[in-house]
Amino acid sequence: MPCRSPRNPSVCVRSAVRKCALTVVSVLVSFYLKKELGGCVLHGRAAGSLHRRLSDGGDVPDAARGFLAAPRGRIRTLRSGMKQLPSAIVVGVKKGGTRALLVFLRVHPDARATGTEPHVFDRFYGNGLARYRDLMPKTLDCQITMEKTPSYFVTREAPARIYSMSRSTKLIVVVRDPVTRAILDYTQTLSKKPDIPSFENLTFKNRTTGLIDTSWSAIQFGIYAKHLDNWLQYFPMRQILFVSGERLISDPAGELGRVQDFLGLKRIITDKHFYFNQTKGFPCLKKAEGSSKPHCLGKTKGRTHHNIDPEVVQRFRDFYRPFNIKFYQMTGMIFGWDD
Ligand SMILES: Nc1ncnc2c1ncn2[C@@H]1O[C@H](COP(=O)(O)OS(=O)(=O)O)[C@@H](OP(=O)(O)O)[C@H]1O
Repeated sequence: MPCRSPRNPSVCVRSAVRKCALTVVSVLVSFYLKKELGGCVLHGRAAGSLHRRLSDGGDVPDAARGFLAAPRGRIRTLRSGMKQLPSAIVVGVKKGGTRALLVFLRVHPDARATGTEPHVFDRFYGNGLARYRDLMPKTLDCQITMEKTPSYFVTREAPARIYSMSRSTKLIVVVRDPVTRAILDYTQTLSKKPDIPSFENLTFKNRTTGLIDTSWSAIQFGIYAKHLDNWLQYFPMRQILFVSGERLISDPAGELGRVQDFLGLKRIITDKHFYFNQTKGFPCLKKAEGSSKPHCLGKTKGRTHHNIDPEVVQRFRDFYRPFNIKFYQMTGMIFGWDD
């Protein structure tokens, strides 16, 4: 920048030194905040204005000043965080791709989630919310706490229980073609109990008439419209995000973009984070959370499907069609399962 007072060069030198010092302070403050906040993203405007004010010769903003002046104990809490009840829950569906969603989302510095499924709103409700909170990872004020338990979506009591914990809980449902979902569900059960009857035997009450046994849980779980109805008694549609399990495989970054928007997170996870692993047959992360190595989901995710008689599959499709159409109407989204 040219010197505006050539007759008094010391003014120019002072101004240049001041600018330089402010830039250094600005860099140090943002480095310090990032380190202390454990990776919280200073969202666009806040970060931008801090940098601008400092490099324009302004003061350090109150929040940053307050933070810098915080006593050691407070800083320690800020750094390690506190356990909080989740503000967002992946409530379903079983075999929809819920693990993939959570593993991908955990790449985001402002999202923290439990590794295992807590099952509090279906199996362990009696243990109370304090125990539930204990299961959560520590989070900072700027981070959201999450968990996933896909069986909640089909649990009658789950919506009322989650509502009574917090009516503002954000809900995410990863849905997948109910026919594929049922086959994956069966494949998983078969891997644990090889003696169960064949898929075809479990599907039909009467194979000759083609009457489907709707009491079989693998079939029940896929009637999404019915289960959604139960959630809508407590939560408005705007509080529920439906993620396409199919698109989570074909375009993970696209679905993760929608999820980040829904959760109010900055869009940090993009297609740069993924690659398609030919051997696995699924998208994987170029770098896992807290690691620099590529990461695919484990062996139990992305199994080879059990082969089902195409006639049975067709009968299944016919059975689900009206329920799928109802579900498309309720969500205002067409998932394309009946094409
Ligand atoms: N990236 C990636 N890697 C591996 N697997 C993927 C991925 N994205 C979606 N999927 C599909 O997710 C299916 C498992 O879904 P869930 O995690 O919801 O299963 S569970 O309900 O928690 O058991 C899983 O099916 P299974 O292999 O039968 O478990 C996959 O079909």
